[in-house]
Amino acid sequence: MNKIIQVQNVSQQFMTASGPFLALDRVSFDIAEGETISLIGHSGCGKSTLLNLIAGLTLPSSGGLLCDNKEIAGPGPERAVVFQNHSLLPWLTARENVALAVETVFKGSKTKAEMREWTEHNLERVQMGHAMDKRPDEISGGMKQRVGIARALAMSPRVLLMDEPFGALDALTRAHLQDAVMQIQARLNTTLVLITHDVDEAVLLSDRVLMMTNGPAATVGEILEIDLPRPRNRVALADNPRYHQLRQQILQFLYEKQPATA
Ligand SMILES: Nc1ncnc2c1ncn2[C@@H]1O[C@H](COP(=O)(O)OP(=O)(O)OP(=O)(O)O)[C@@H](O)[C@H]1O
Repeated sequence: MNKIIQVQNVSQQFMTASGPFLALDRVSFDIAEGETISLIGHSGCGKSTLLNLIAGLTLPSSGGLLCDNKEIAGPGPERAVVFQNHSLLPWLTARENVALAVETVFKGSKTKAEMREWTEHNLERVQMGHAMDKRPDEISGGMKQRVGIARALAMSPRVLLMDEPFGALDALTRAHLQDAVMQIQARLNTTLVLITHDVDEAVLLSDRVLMMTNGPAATVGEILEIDLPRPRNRVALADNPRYHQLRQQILQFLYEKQPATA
């Protein structure tokens, strides 16, 4: 197994007005190349803190993180992030938003025509080919989220980090995008790390679910292996007893072993 990400004894402390606050306490786990991992846990347990550390947006108070055996000392194009609120530049069209990321990564290695084609290809991958020239205020929330995903995919990251990427979407759009991400992941063998509050989403998408204990001083409580064959089909899974067992194990962790404190 090629370990693409290694999280080694990572703690994260924040300075707050009322003193130091230990958000994460000695978190350790590895992620294999091509694996899909979900982080699940109650609100405020430290999921985004952990994702930001893998993204290199923040550095740990102690411990270390490696990507491909090299220390994560900042953000890098091999680790793209999709945020819940899509974070598109409002004055640029969908095409321009994606093109900006493409230029950052491929300027010098692709020609202008190739970069344009690659931008369009990635928008088409998420079914946004028809609305490439619209600005964020002219498209729906689900469409904005798709542009955010296209932008991340266009960077050809080895690791795609997603902070509740489907959280704000209606159920149909959410299902559609989950399927699209699963298909793209299977084709490109991208490593996916996904924060979710949705137990069904965690089981459907993941190879392993990392269940986090409540904070402060949160850590990985249990790791659940999702041994359901791929490709996975949400309709077929509804009749699969193993699917319901796995779902139940996550619910037990969240509501019996680690009930919400707030
Ligand atoms: N920059 C910061 N300064 C102080 N405290 C912080 C900071 N960032 C996060 N925290 C605290 O660390 C804890 C973990 O926050 P984090 O956002 O990682 O949780 P989360 O699991 O992603 O929550 P949610 O599911 O609600 O998004 C929380 O108690 C939060 O208040």
